[in-house]
Amino acid sequence: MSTAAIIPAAGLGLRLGGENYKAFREVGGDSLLVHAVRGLKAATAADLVCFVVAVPPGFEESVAKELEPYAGAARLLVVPGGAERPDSVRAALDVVPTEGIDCILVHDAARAFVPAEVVERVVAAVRGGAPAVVPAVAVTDTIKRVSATGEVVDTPDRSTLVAVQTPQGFEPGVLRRAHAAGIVGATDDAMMCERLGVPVMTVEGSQDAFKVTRPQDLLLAEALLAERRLG
Ligand SMILES: Nc1ccn([C@@H]2O[C@H](COP(=O)(O)OP(=O)(O)OP(=O)(O)O)[C@@H](O)[C@H]2O)c(=O)n1
Ligand SMILES: C[C@](O)(CO)[C@H](O)COP(=O)(O)O
Repeated sequence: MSTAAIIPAAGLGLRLGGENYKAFREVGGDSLLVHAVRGLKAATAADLVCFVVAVPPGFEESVAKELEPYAGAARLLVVPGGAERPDSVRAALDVVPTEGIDCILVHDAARAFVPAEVVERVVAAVRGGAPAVVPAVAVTDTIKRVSATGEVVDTPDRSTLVAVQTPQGFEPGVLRRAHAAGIVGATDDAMMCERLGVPVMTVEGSQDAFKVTRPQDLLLAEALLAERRLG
């Protein structure tokens, strides 16, 4: 059996700023999207046979051309994304083949530097029988819940908290069910599964899988890439 990867890459990048869509912003001479595809592809144990990329509407053809060399033998499909991240994931999910796939990964283009071993851990956990899997890292800030007026409500025990990343991995039927359920307000795909009562398992993530969100993240990305290129 094989893995399919959905890459939501249709976001505006408002928090990052700048004049281009975030997934098209370059680090070390390549777009975040190219880095993300290469990162997934490097995880050979993931056995990727299909990439479906959701892009800002109108960029389907140009992105397909740009990504073709990186997809290798895997099938590459590029679809127009939607208004919100879940809409983009759903648009991509609609064209993922229904036969011969035992794991679907959903991976933010914005988490362009995820190490191969994280991808492999996620796939292995899905293949091992977990219906939904997320990479996670410990949080280093103290996290507080606050009211609408900004007053602190409480402080959850930090040892019970993790920050979750992508790729998130799913048994295909579970991901399809989650996206068909009409759940609103989910900030990741695992949260949709949780709402259905599906158990979600964590595996070890990586600081390198940070999400390029704000301008300083681009500096971090350049530094990380320079370090990797030095070997
Ligand atoms: N309508 C959307 C919104 C987001 N994404 C993708 O989902 C991932 C995570 O989203 P985020 O980092 O929030 O990206 P943006 O929505 O672009 O950021 P911002 O909220 O700052 O505009 C990114 O790869 C982004 O391209 C998407 O495909 N379609
Ligand atoms: C999916 C995600 O990357 C997991 O941490 C995150 O929830 C995406 O959030 P965003 O606000 O859409 O960037």
